[in-house]
Amino acid sequence: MNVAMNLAQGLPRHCLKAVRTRSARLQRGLCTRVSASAGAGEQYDFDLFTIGAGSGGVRGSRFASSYGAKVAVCELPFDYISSDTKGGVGGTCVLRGCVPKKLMVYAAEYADDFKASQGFGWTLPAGAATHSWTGFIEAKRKELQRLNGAYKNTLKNAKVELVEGRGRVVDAHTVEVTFIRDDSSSVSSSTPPQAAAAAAPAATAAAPPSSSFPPPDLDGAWLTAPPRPAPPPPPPPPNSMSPQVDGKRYRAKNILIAVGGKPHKLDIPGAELCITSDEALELPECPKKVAVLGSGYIAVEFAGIFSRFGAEVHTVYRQPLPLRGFDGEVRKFAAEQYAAAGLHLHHSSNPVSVSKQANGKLSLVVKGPDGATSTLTDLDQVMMATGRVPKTSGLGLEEAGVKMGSKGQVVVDEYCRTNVPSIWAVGDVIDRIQLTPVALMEGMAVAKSVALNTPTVPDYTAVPSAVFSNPEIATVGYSEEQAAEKFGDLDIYTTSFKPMRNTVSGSPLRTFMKVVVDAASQKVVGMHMVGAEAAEIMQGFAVAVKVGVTKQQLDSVVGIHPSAAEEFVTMRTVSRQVRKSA
Ligand SMILES: Cc1cc2nc3c(=O)[nH]c(=O)nc-3n(C[C@H](O)[C@H](O)[C@H](O)COP(=O)(O)OP(=O)(O)OC[C@H]3O[C@@H](n4cnc5c(N)ncnc54)[C@H](O)[C@@H]3O)c2cc1C
Ligand SMILES: NC(=O)c1ccc[n+]([C@@H]2O[C@H](COP(=O)([O-])OP(=O)(O)OC[C@H]3O[C@@H](n4cnc5c(N)ncnc54)[C@H](O)[C@@H]3O)[C@@H](O)[C@H]2O)c1
Repeated sequence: MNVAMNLAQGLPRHCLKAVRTRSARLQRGLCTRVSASAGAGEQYDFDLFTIGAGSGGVRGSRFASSYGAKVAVCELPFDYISSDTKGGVGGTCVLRGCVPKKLMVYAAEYADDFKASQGFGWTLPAGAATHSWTGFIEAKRKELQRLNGAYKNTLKNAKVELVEGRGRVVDAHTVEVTFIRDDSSSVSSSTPPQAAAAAAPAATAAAPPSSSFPPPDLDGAWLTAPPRPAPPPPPPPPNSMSPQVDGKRYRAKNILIAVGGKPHKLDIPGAELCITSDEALELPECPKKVAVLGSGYIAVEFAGIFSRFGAEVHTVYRQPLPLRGFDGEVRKFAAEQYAAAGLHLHHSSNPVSVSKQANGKLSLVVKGPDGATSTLTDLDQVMMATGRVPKTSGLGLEEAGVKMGSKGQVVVDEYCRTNVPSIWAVGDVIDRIQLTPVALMEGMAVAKSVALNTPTVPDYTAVPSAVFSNPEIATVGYSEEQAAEKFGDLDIYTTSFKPMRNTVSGSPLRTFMKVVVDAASQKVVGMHMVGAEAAEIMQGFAVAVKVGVTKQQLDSVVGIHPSAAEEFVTMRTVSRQVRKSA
């Protein structure tokens, strides 16, 4: 996270300027190289072959195609839980990340809403509000199947050829795709239409409800693709004992690596008993008592989900405060709010081992801040949310001469191009900022570089992000710590208050807002919020920060009353001055 945030904030104007001055030179260089690689009568099957149809791969592929390139993308067969042989068009965000996670957050929020409504005079007869976990999981699965089909339609409509199977780079211009036979009985029940979308006629059935939100890259397909029933899995090839048969090679002028990442598990005894976010989204029932290891985005989001569903949640993390890399005050305030919301926070603690009890429940041994160990017992689940690693093993990249980083990430330049000129990489696999909109931006940049001969650099300045924990957190620009290092003198504006809704609802949660201003230029260089609707509020302010709004300009904006958001334009008094010399 630190790396990600530093990179987001650390590529400001000076870097962009350097990039721009080089752009013209590179533009010429790129064209030369591309046409040279295609020269000498060399014939390619595709202008671009993408490995991985997640956020970055779909975006890069379909835009390259729309710019006139001949494009194919390969993707593993669908499953809700990913592995070396399972994935699905849509990728992590759609199938195992942003979308199912947010659906879970929505489901869990109702628990708070039912409670809060009583402060406003509502009475819920005993037993009136019960939750069907399996009903919810089924609804979620149905939606993911629909999205999987819709994304396939998007590729089809964009004239991108979809090849199902595991991709591997053979050399600078060759990709081999191995068909994965679906021989897992556990998978067949959850296998959605593998081929349905590709074969689907232009959909005319009812559009989804207008309240549906469109995940990225669906465009018209989102509105027209109806839910489809899951057909049976394809029959296994005859006389085959191996799950992998038939590798087919494709020659491509350019190859785009967009294989994303996978959960990283700690190497502790009993790790095999632990779940990751993949399984957490597919549990047969909601745990009553759960330990979540780590305190990054995934840890605090799932801790909030389980806790709102009524579970006793223990969050175990190494740092004194959760959410390393975020603004210090935000981290402190968030920790207080998490505790107020019912989480048991085990800060400065390290998980030692996990074991199964005689009653089938789990025990977790934890080493606390004082070095002493204690044991959490009777846990239904232990969830490891301890980061994600690039999914590059066995991808053939080293053999093809591609430079790799120490964490297995693909090393790329500012254009997302590797040291092998025909191979590009975007998204989580380059380990810059692991967010869907960033993967989309990078995919788009590669599409322009490759298909339009317009070398394009993704712009990482002021990338906003949100943590869908309870309460929500959203941020754009620099933390106070980063800003102090970069600008020296700062004016800091903060406010903390009980939102109007909570004055009556009885919820103990408060809201925190912070504006970080570069004292010399009076530009707003960071905005942070902990509280309800933080993500929705921050998206708009991100525009202002990105275009360089000053504090005076922010103050000149008329508020929307009554709202929490208006506080951002009414913070008139400096809370604190940070001065280099002090
Ligand atoms: C639980 C969770 C919640 C998240 N929530 C958010 C959020 O709220 N907001 C946000 O912005 N980001 C969120 N993220 C991060 C976001 O999902 C990723 O940053 C994003 O999906 C990265 O896109 P990508 O294209 O790099 O990779 P992916 O979306 O992971 O796509 C890679 C694709 O490549 C396929 N693949 C891998 N290897 C091969 C191979 N050899 N051959 C063929 N195909 C292959 C995979 O099956 C996969 O479909 C979340 C992530 C997780 C895990
Ligand atoms: N709302 C969102 O936008 C969202 C949601 C989920 C995930 N994501 C993205 O996915 C990425 C991965 O999420 P994540 O939460 O798994 O990663 P993360 O890097 O945010 O957090 C990893 C956590 O694991 C801990 N950890 C790592 N190694 C450890 C070790 N050896 N021992 C103990 N603890 C250890 C870290 O201290 C940290 O608390 C994020 O960086 C984020 O970019 C975004």
